[in-house]
Amino acid sequence: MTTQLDLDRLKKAAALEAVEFVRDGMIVGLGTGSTAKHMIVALGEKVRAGMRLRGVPTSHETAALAKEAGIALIDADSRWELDVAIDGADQVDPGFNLIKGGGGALLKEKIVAASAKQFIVLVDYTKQVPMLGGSFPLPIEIIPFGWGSTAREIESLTKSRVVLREKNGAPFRTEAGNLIVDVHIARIHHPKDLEIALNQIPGVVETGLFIGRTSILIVGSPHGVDIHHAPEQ
Ligand SMILES: O=C(CO)[C@H](O)[C@H](O)COP(=O)(O)O
Repeated sequence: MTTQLDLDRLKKAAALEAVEFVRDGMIVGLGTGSTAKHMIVALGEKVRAGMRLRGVPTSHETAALAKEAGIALIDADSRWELDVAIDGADQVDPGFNLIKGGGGALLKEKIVAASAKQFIVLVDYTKQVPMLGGSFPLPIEIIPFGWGSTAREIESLTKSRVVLREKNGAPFRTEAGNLIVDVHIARIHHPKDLEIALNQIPGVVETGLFIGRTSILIVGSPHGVDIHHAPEQ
């Protein structure tokens, strides 16, 4: 049986491989979550060893971790061009498509991934699935105004259960002040089409589908760490 502790070790092993892609002088997009945390700590070690790096954090939590690790941060509102973004994921399919947003940071994560020349994704092997959906609901960030009607539209499009995410008994708020609904879709057969259709619904800010964005996938498993390069999109 694989315990949480074992999985955390695999996440760390993947993170240690990922930072080997980072070179002196790079601007790095810093993901959010327990896997990204290992990557930030490892980058901090590189900075202490003399590497010059600047980071763009995808959440307040990541910004705090990066500062603690000694990584200089770039202003959130400046016009950056990232060399690489490194982040975790909740699910990955054989086509390198992802579900992200388990930690609620999907909007900033997608903006950062989109502005990076390379997007490196780190997972433990349990996140690999033959098809997105099923074991992990799809997070969608929506505007609070009229959220019930937006949720109904999402429900009717996906024919799936839509649940408003809560934290401490209240609706979860993203850093942009929005809400998240988690959509329990059994099987996402056409993730790209679904992403496009969801983004047509008024009130939808962004979805946790990351389609065709992954450049490199690094998977930690009990047999070791595998590095997969996605075909050029
Ligand atoms: O998308 C995310 C946060 O919004 C995370 O990358 C995702 O939830 C994976 O988290 P973890 O590395 O803790 O398993």
